[in-house]
Amino acid sequence: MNVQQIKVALGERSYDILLGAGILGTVGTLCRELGLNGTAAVVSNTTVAPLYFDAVRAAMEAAGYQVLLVSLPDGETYKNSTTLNQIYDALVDASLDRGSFILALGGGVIGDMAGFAAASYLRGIPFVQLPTTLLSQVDSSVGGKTGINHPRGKNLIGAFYQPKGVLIDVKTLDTLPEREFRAGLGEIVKYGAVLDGDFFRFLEDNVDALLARDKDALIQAVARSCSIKAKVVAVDEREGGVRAVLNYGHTLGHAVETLTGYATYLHGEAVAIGMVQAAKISQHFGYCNQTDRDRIEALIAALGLPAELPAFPPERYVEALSHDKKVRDKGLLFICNRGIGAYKMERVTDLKALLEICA
Ligand SMILES: NC(=O)c1ccc[n+]([C@@H]2O[C@H](COP(=O)([O-])OP(=O)(O)OC[C@H]3O[C@@H](n4cnc5c(N)ncnc54)[C@H](O)[C@@H]3O)[C@@H](O)[C@H]2O)c1
Ligand SMILES: O=C(O)C(=O)C[C@@H](O)[C@H](O)[C@H](O)COP(=O)(O)O
Ligand SMILES: [Zn+2]
Repeated sequence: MNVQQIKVALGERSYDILLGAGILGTVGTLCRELGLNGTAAVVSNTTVAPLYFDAVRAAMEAAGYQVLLVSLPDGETYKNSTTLNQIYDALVDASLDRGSFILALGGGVIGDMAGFAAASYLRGIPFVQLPTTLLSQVDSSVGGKTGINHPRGKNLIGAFYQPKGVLIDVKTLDTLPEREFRAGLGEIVKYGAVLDGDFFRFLEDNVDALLARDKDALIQAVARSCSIKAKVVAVDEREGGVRAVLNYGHTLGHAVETLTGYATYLHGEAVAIGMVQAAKISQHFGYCNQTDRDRIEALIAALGLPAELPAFPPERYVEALSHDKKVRDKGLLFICNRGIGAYKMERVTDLKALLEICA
């Protein structure tokens, strides 16, 4: 079995990302290697559990674990305190103690919520990420951002809490719906646009292979994305500085998600819209030229992702933007692309003027 290993170097909180095709069945031995004991609570949802819980349960039981399934309703609209409470209730009902641990089996919604439950249940129990969407494999399962949405803002409640390990089985992507797959490609574009120009070129050259889910192209894209993210997280775990670059496209993207009630756009689609607008804004500030901006727009279009900001009165956008976690007294830290493959952070005080650039 070919398994790549990518380290997230965080001192005593370091962990490995294991990446391969058909490796989900190794989760039991992985948990033993990680020194995890007690009951495993598998947090999943009503879509993913029927597909992959049996395989996870079999692997865990073969390694001698007791397994509990916590199956949640599916969707971004359920990434809230009510659903989080369902996890707590299930853990309390089963009298899980501090020797137990959580396996997050699903996409980013499950990973973020299960991770936050792990961070807070009994003041913290270990968890392992088993991401099953492209987006969660290249982004959300790595780096320890966990949490839930608030009606007025995305991910406003949460914690930095690192998993003990991340097991990425790209074979699970075989069952992922097309729209979800493309949304995951949106976050992959982000890494190329602001952190790695060669990777951006690779993506441009491999659009067809990626959309066809060619395993080689896919594994290369996932591995490169995870390596880039792991490096950023290793130098700035809690987003005191450089980690904010991973928010490229997210400032307006999160505003779009909030204004549409988390129900219209997938996260990766909203980020795609945010990146197209960010490229426009970057050009306005003089950080990139028309060619760079065109390349970003063209790649996003080739991947079948949206680009247009949905129409809401500017005051609604300004209100949503005012809750962005990158806002301080001196304004909103806006992430621009500097050419392709580099970034520039710009402090913006006039949010209305920012929106006028997008008009
Ligand atoms: N923590 C972070 O660093 C981070 C990074 C990026 C995004 N996020 C968060 O991640 C969330 C988006 O994650 P997502 O795009 O994975 O969405 P998601 O978790 O909603 O999953 C997308 C859909 O695919 C289904 N699904 C999952 N795996 C499947 C599979 N293998 N086969 C068939 N269906 C499958 C899910 O049930 C769901 O319907 C957002 O809430 C976003 O804020 C967090
Ligand atoms: O890991 C990070 O840091 C990111 O910003 C990754 C983003 O893709 C992700 O959507 C994250 O959840 C956004 O975080 P937030 O702090 O802006 O809510
Ligand atoms: Zn994101």
